[in-house]
Amino acid sequence: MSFMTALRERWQTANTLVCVGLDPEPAKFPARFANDPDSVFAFCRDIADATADYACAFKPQIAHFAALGAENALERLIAHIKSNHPAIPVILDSKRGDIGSTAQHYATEAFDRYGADAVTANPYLGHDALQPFLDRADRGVIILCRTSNPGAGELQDLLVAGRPLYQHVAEKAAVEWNSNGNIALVVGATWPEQLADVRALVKDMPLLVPGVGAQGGNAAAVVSNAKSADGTGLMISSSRAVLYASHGDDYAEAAATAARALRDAINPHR
Ligand SMILES: O=c1ccn([C@@H]2O[C@H](COP(=O)(O)O)[C@@H](O)[C@H]2O)c(=O)[nH]1
Repeated sequence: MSFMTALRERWQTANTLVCVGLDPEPAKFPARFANDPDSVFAFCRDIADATADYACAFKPQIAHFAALGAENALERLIAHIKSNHPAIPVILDSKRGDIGSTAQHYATEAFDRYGADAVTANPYLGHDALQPFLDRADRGVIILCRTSNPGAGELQDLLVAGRPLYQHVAEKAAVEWNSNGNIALVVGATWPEQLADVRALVKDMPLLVPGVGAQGGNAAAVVSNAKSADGTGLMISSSRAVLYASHGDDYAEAAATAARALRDAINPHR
C-alpha cells in the first residue's frame, strides 16, 4: 500500500492526526536505561508501542540516531514498527537534498536501507534533485515549505515575483512536481497564518506540522487554519513533549497520556 493510502486510512480508522516524533536523547532517558547498551532502540520501541493507538504516523529524526552511531537501532526500530504496527506509516525525517545522482543514494538510504514509507526533503536544489524521491511513487516525499524555527522567514519569506518564497514552493509542489501524487509539505505549527496560506494553495495535500509541544505551537490554531475539507490533511508532530513526558519508570504511560491528550486537543477542531 502506498504512503498516501496508508496515511488516509490511518486518519480514518484511528481517528487521530497525531504524528509521534522519535528523537532519542539518552541524557533524558529514565535511569533504568543507564547501563543498557541498546537503550536507544529499547526506549524508542517502548514509546512507539505505548503511543501507537494515538498515532497516524511515526517520525524518527535521523540525526538523533546518527549522532550516536545508532543507525542500526534506527533500522531495527523501523522494522519493529512495521512488524507490530503495520497500519502506521513511518516518516524518516532526514531533510535530504543534493544533486540528482547523489539524491538517488539518499532515496535508497531512506526507502531501501531503512524501509521508511516517507522522507522529508529539502527543495532548495530544485525539481531535478527531488526527482529520485518523487520517482518512488509508493513512498511519500515531504518537502520543507515553511519550517517551524524562529528564523524560518529569513529566506522562506523573501519576496520573489511579489510573493514569499515558501508560497512558490507550495505552488510548485502542488501544480508542477506532484505527478505521482506522493508529495506532502512541512509547515510549522508555530506559523498559523502561513499554514492557512499554504492550505489555500495546495487543496487537500497532506501537511506535516511540527512545532506543537516543546516549540509552543497551538494545536487548535493549526487545525482550524490548515485542516483539509474532510477534517484531516494534517500530521501534527510532537517529539520531546511526548518522549520525555516523564523521566521516571512511568515514561511509556506518560508518553501515551501526552499523545492521547494531543489527539484530544486536536479532534474537537476538525
Ligand atoms: O520545520 C521543522 C521541520 C522538522 N522539525 C523536526 O520536528 C521535530 C520537532 O521536535 P519537538 O520536540 O516536537 O519540538 C524535530 O525532530 C525537528 O527536527 C521541526 O521541528 N521543524
